[in-house]
Amino acid sequence: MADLPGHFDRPVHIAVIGGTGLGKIDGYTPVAAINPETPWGLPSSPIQILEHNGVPIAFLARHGLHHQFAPHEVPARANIAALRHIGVRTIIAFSAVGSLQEEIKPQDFVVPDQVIDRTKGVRPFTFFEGGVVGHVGFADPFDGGLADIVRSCASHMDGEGVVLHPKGTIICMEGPQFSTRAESNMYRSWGGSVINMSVLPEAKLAREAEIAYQMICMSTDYDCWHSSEDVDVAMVIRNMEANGRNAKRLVGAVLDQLSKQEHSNLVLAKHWEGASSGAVKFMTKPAGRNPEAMQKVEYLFPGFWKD
Ligand SMILES: CSC[C@H]1O[C@H](OP(=O)(O)O)[C@H](O)[C@@H]1O
Ligand SMILES: Nc1ncnc2[nH]cnc12
Repeated sequence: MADLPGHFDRPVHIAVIGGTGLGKIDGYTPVAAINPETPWGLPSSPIQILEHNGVPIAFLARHGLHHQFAPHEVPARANIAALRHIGVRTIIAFSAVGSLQEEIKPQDFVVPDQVIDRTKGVRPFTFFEGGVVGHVGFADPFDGGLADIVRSCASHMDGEGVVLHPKGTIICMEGPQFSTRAESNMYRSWGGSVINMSVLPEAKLAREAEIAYQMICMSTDYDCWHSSEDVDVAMVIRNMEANGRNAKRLVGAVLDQLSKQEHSNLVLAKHWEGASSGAVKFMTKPAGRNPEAMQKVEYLFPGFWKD
């Protein structure tokens, strides 16, 4: 990465965020590595710009190049702000998850459509604070259009009996310790399908930044509710080796779809445009606005405060 240019002069509309065991995606030509300093600090890692059939794609390693950020330490605001700033309007985010359901086997993938928040308030989770208040809708935390595209690529998954489950509820726990058996059973009773430590605040911040966001969950273990071996990191990493191959196949197919002209409005997240301005502009009256907080919002949305 060191010998790549540190700038890229075209907007990059699509990003892939890689998580545990997916610190890079092979098979693409790296053309730049950029490290924008945002009002919320630096992203987890330099953002690699890769070319896919002439289309630039940003790749960001959620836990850093050396997996040095614990889930609660991931600078999610800097990550999302940096991506937004370079032009990203669509994020496909990968995550290693535990399964809460028998039919979601290790090495299966899930395209979640719902989230239950079990983080503990220790992670910064909004761009809108400190003198600028905003409340965006989050009833459906993922982007339905992106989810449909991922589902349509299911046939690209490889392996005996491996399934891409088209929907599911993801529990986002605080971690970094795994759940107790009582918690794991409680999440099952809530209807949870899979569990991780990373979807929040990432998905909330993407919504605030008017970015279309879809997570792809890669099952690495049955969480400890299951009578098989209890989850540990070795188990996660073992299954991630197989999952990495399918992640690469799936991401290639998804990027091929997203590169098509017919999906250009989806990729540009036209349907999320104005979601935040509507939520932010009218809440805090001008007399109560803090100029520093306003400037931070301006980083996300240049020209936001004009008119
Ligand atoms: C090493 S298992 C727990 C760890 O794995 C997942 O990471 P990511 O979502 O970035 O793939 C999970 O969320 C936890 O952070
Ligand atoms: N069982 C589990 N709980 C939380 N996060 C995970 N990531 C992978 N497996 C997990």
